Amino acid sequence: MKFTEQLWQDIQPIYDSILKHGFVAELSAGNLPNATFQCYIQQDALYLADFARALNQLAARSATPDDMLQFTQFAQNAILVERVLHETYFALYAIQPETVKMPACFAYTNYLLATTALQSVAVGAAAVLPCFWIYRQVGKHIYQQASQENPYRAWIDTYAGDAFDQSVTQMLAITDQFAELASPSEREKMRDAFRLSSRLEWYFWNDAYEQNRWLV
Ligand SMILES: Cc1ncc(C[n+]2csc(CCO)c2C)c(N)n1
Repeated sequence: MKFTEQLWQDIQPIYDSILKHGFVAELSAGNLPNATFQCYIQQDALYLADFARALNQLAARSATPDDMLQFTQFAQNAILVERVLHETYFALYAIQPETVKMPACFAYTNYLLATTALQSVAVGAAAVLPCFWIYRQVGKHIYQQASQENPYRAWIDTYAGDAFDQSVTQMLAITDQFAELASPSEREKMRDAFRLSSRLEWYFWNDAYEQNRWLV
């Protein structure tokens, strides 16, 4: 079994919870309240800036030019591809940019920045992988069910599309390569990192859905 297949097995219950979550279910049905989606997009803009930084840290710390190229390309795409999507919705709903991260966004971005700076590149790669992989699986899942009239169609099409599919496949291949070279204890750290980021994906959607705020 490939290492990444094992990673997915580990998070199957988390992934099931994501699919069952009200945010994903309502996004798929097209009846997610607009205010909830707007809040998500605002937070996601903050997330993406740090996600690109995390990928650039992996690029800077890569041992081979090929890995460096991959991570810088992922970082560029995180900004370019997602910016198109965000600009569409920022303009459509006249969304104002937000500057304050909600708890999940704060936890997730700081976790990614710390992990990609301080842990090995292999562990850092495992930490950024759920962002790619879970979105592909969720995108494809929703795509099968969503109608053409779904107001969140641009979001769904981005993540269910071929261009994104290819980048996820590349990210999976890189992670499997790192795992082959890693010691058993480092592979354990990779599994932990993958699981933690997967959890934080659930929390990210949940914060927008619950309009979670800092209580103190
Ligand atoms: C919380 C959160 N997690 C994952 C993504 C998806 N995503 C963000 S950047 C990137 C890589 C290149 O496009 C991907 C797949 C998101 N938007 N928001």
